[in-house]
This record gives sequence, structure tokens and C-alpha cells, in this order.
Amino acid sequence: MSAADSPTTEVSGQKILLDQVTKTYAGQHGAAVDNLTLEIPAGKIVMLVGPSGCGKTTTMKMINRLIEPTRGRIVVGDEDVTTIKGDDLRRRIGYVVQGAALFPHMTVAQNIATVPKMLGWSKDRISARIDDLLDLVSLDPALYRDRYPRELSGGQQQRIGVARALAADPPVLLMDEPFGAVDPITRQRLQEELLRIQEDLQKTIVIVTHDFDEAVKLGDWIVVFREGGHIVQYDTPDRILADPADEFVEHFIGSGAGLKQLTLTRVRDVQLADAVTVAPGTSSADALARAREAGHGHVVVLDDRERPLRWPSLRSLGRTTQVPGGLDPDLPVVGSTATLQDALDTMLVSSAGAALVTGRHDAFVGVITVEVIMDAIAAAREASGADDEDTPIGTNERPEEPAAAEEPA
Ligand SMILES: Nc1ncnc2c1ncn2[C@@H]1O[C@H](COP(=O)(O)OP(=O)(O)OP(=O)(O)O)[C@@H](O)[C@H]1O
Repeated sequence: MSAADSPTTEVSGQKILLDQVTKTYAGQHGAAVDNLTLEIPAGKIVMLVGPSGCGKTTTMKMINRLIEPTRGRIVVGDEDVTTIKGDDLRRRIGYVVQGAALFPHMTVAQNIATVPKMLGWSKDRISARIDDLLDLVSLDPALYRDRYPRELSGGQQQRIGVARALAADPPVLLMDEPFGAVDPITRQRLQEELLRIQEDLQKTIVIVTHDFDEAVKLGDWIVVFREGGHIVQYDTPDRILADPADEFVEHFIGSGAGLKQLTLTRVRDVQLADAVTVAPGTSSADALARAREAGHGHVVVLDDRERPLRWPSLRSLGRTTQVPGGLDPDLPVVGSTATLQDALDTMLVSSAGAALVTGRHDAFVGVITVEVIMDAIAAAREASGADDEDTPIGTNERPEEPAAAEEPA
């Protein structure tokens, strides 16, 4: 049975090793990627960033051998995959590109079924898998199975792209600028969704991005490259922000590093405030009494599946006899995997100065306030650099060479 068939939080990803890998394109002066040794830990998200042409895409495509390395070895799990058949390798490695690149003449279901079909899965198994994956990416199978890509929004296409890449439950997922083609709001949602999915699946995910904020938000680790696939820094987002390796990285991460601390901490990592929750139809007098006893100015109205509907103040509640139901379309809600940056954005557009937080199945888990966010930023600043996780290896040095001084930027 595959890992994705059963709910699991075990790591299903495999580690990847690029071992002294070089790629020189025909007719190109110098190597696009020069003697790169890079360890990518199992079950983690590793972001590849750096300026245009630095070799990010070449590095990533050598992992599934869409680009053949000129020299060096590639190991996935414990297997040297440098010389196995490229097609076989690619069936074991999910691949998501910008704009999803779905097959336009195939339905959503047929798109997702591509690799399982090649692997000879039974019809029933494929069909069940399609439904599971559509659920996973938050699209209702009954509505979306038989649609064609042109009938989907950009964000929905990208979700199907992710579902298709995960279809055969590969241990490794490669994503090339996956959210580059969608609007900022959709991008934020897709990023959160990827993190939620990753919490369950724990794949090894390698993502190329131009967007340093995205790297900070999604990455367990970030590799900052310079031209020729030279690693400038390979570290956790918080340590890169707190202590950029050199001026090049400092310049690359931009001057807003302080604010970027907001993208380092997630809503689920901070202490949320509690709230008085009530069901629609409850007597308003009872709800008011409970809220006053707790010293709260608002109550949170939840539906029968604990999902927030409204967030009335005691004043507005005082004008009713029964707690009103129905969804308030302007309700400020963030998911628990959202970053504090997202939470702050949500608060800023509502007048509340706070937002409701939802977890699994959109159920209410607490309230986040501006004060909580400010405290968390201060704590994150102090903590950055304090822990020292084992940093994976990333280098362009040749073992036999004496460590030569890097050219300054
Ligand atoms: N097929 C190719 N033939 C020749 N040169 C290539 C080829 N693909 C990439 N290159 C060159 O190799 C270098 C690295 O390219 P690569 O696409 O890996 O960089 P990148 O960091 O992903 O860039 P971008 O952010 O612009 O996508 C560049 O100088 C590029 O021009």
C-alpha cells in the first residue's frame, strides 16, 4: 500500500544527493552548474533561489534528468539514478511547472490519471485515486473530474497540476516556479495549501522560485545560488534573514528583512486568544451573558461543523433576540498554516484588528490579534540564530582542491 492511501504523518519523501554535478551546455562558455554537491533532506521543502541564469532550473531538472548532467552523480533515496532510464525516473518524481501545463484535450480526471495509467493501475484504483487527490487539493470531485483545463481558473489548473504530479505518490516533487502565473491572492492560497498538503504527505519538495518571500514562506531550507550554480548560502530562512552570508545575499533578500520576519512565523506557531463560541439560533441573552462573563467584546458564531460564520460584537448582538446565522462574506479568516504576514494582511482589510483562525476542515481554532503578531516578531528576532539544526551539505568545492577563496561579488 502506498503512503498516500493511508492517513500518515510519516516522512514519505526520500533524500536527494547531487554529488559533484556539472552541466555544461554545448556552445556555452563556462558551466551552467559547476561541480555542485547538494544534499536535500527527506521530507523537507528546499527552495532554489538566485538571479536569472544562475542555474536554478538546470539544477532542478538534473534531478529528474530532464537535463542530463555532464558529470557527477545523482542519488535519490539510496539509489544512484544517474544512469537508469530517464522515463522510469520521471515516473517516480512528480513535476509541476508554471501554468500547470495540463493536457488541454484531456479532462481533469484523465490528466491526473496519466502516470497511474502508464504504471498499469486498475481502473478502480485510478478512479479512487483521482477522487482522493481532488479532495486533497480542495476541489470537489463531482464538480471537477470531467471538466477540461480551459474551464478552470489559473489557480484551479495549478491545483490539478499538483494533483497530477502527486498521482502515483512519488517520494519527490519538483516544482518550477509553480505559482508564478497566478495573481497574488491565489498565489497565497496555493502556497498555504501546499504547506497543508505537505504536513500530511511529507514529500521531499524542491522548488525553483524568483520570489524570495515565497522561498522564506515555503522553505525548510533555502539555497541561494550565484551564476554557475555556485552556492552562496544554504541555510534555514530565519538564519539567512538574520545573517546573510554576504552583500550579494543581503541585496537579494532586499532591505525589508525586518518585515520578512513576518513570513517566517506561522499562525499555528503562536499562542492564539480564545473566544466565546455560539451556534446560530442560540438566545442572544445567553450568548451575551457568556461573553460578559469571559470579558470578551465579541462572540464567534460557528456552524454545525465548527466553521466560523459571523463575529458579532456584543453591541450588535444586543439588538437581536437570537444569534444570527448565515456566512458574513467579509469575515476575516486565516488558516493556521498562513504566515503572520498573511494574517496581518487579512486584519488590515477588516476593521477588526484581529482575525479568526481555522485549522483542519476549516474548523475554528482561535483568534489572532495584532498584539500577538507584534510579540511573535520580537520573539522570532531574538530566537533566529539561536538553534543550530544540522545544515545539509551544499558546496561547489572539489575535495582534492585546496579551498580557494571565492571571488568577491
Ligand atoms: N538548453 C540550453 N542551452 C544552452 N544554454 C542554456 C540552456 N539552458 C540554460 N542555459 C544557460 O545556462 C545558464 C543557467 O540557466 P538556468 O535556466 O538553469 O538558470 P535559472 O537560474 O533557472 O534562470 P531563470 O531564473 O532565468 O530561469 C544560463 O546562462 C542559461 O542561458
